[in-house]
Amino acid sequence: MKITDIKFAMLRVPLKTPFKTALRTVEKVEDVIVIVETDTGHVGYGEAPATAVITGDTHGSIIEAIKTMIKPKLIGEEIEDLNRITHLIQGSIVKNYSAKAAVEIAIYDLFAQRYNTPLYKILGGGEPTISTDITISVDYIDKMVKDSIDAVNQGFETLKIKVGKDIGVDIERVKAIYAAVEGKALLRLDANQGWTAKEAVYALTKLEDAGVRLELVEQPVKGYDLEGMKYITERVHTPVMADESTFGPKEVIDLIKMRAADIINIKLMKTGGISNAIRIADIAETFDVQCMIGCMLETSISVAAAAHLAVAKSHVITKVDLDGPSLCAFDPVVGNVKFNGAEISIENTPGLGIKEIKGLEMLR
Ligand SMILES: C[C@H](N)C(=O)N[C@@H](CCC(=O)O)C(=O)O
Ligand SMILES: [Mg+2]
Repeated sequence: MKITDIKFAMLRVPLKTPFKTALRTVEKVEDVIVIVETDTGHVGYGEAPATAVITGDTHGSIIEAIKTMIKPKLIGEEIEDLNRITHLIQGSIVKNYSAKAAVEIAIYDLFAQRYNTPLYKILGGGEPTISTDITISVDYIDKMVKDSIDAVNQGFETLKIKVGKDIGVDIERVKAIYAAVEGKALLRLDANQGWTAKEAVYALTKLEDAGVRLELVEQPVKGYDLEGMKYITERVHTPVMADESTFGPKEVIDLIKMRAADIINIKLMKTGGISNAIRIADIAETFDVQCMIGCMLETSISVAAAAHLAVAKSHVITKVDLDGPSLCAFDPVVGNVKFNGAEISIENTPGLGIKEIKGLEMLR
């Protein structure tokens, strides 16, 4: 099965409600879709969001990186040579992780189709049902409490509460939500780099002293501030998770050795795709560190790939934040991964199992 062409499209899907973090507010998913064609007629799909505030990637940079740097290296390559292809992708250009991720996802889709097997089985198998959290956007306290109660009523047992705006209000936000859903849902916080290290220790200590039990706190300080992450990890009981602080395997090794966090958030858009995500999961397993699998604002194309990986690595990827499709107003994909509230289940069809993507706007 030879790669013959790589095409591009845009996919735009409105969100049910604006997504608000310490870094940005977004009203729709607008992602680049990558379509890898082969001489056998098999097609592989990938997706990349332009999360410029986290990865530095824009729609233009994603498309240009693939068109001018990645695609020329891949035309004519045999899909069976998976490791050679992922090596070519990773070596084609520095950074540009979302572009690399989109192409790798499509390549893994084709590789699994080549062997007529669902992707998770090619990656090592597992129980094809996982449970995701849902994000509660940072907002007025009453709105966040209402959103949290609604999410619990929809069957979500873990809520990812966005904070990182104003430290005093953040403490009140979390206390109010905890009081409303205590015993019904587990709370994880994501400050998206919005606090200083001292603020984080202050807020988490206040919450711990008030009896608020948190599963974890994600990326309390700036991504580059590993000393700050370590400072917090050493001083609070709540486990600290690195998101923006770690992209690739080397950064994960450095962070683990430094003991700057307890948990790693693996996202395909930070690792540059599945090959490095596997490496990170294996490194974490070696060091006995747990991982979360996360996503950006992505639909059920790239999130399906993350779900396949999470199933195959469930012994080390013990936490799931794959709520992108649940945040979308509708699912544009007819495929083999079903996103049904908190439950994500994978059917027994080859590859990512994508049969149709509705509303694709093809690019020239
Ligand atoms: C969507 C997911 N739950 C999430 O919060 N992802 C990111 C932020 C993504 C974005 O800003 O597009 C995270 O920080 O974990
Ligand atoms: Mg995060």
